[in-house]
Amino acid sequence: MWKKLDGIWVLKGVSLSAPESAVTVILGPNGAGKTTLLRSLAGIYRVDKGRVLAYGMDVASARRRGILILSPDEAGLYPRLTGWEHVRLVERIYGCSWDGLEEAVELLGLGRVMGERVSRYSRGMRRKLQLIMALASCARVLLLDEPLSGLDIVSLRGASRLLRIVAEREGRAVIVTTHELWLAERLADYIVVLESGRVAAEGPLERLLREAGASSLEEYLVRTVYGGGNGEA
Ligand SMILES: Nc1ncnc2c1ncn2[C@@H]1O[C@H](COP(=O)(O)OP(=O)(O)OP(=O)(O)O)[C@@H](O)[C@H]1O
Repeated sequence: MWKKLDGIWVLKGVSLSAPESAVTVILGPNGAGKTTLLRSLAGIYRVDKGRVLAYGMDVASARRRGILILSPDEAGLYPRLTGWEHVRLVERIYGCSWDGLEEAVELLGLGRVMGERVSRYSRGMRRKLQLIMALASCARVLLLDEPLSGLDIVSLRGASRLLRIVAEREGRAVIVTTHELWLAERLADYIVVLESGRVAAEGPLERLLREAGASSLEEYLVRTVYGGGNGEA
């Protein structure tokens, strides 16, 4: 797919498929096009060239039907409502009741504050609630734009477990952008590295590392992408 913003090509022939029951992690330097890619995959941006489909249908209509959700962009929070009230709102909008809700709240350590108004939440708590709201939509395709930024280490572990559960047990397609490399290492079934609007590398983590002779994702990225001298890293 190709996408222009303000007359500049931001996505230049990106092609990818994200399978069900798997976590696809999108990595890349600041400005590489990750958010633009997620917004295009969600049908919020109309691509200028190419097609984006979810279950054979145009992604914008898949999003309207609740098959696909982009978070956190779509998940506006209301300061006067509690965490639980936000979840009930999502359940009403999407017409579903998610079995994994209690477990998610526990894994993210939000239990104590779910009954409180969101105006009293810290940034990390708001992030976690937005993640829970995305999952509570029951969407089959989850597009999560840096859902884990600003989370403490215990929450990060819980969130990564949660996303693995959602992919493996519930069979959903999870597509995540993150700058947290250790998290990507433990989370990803498949990695896509974006650089200047192009896919610089993709594949299962082990294969990427093996082919580059790297012992960690950080080493791999520094060597292959971030060390490329584009001045954006
Ligand atoms: N609304 C916009 N109008 C014009 N250019 C934009 C717009 N949004 C983003 N861009 C440009 O598109 C490029 C990709 O931005 P994008 O936000 O997709 O990157 P990113 O990989 O998500 O970055 P980060 O890691 O910093 O979040 C950047 O060069 C950015 O300046």
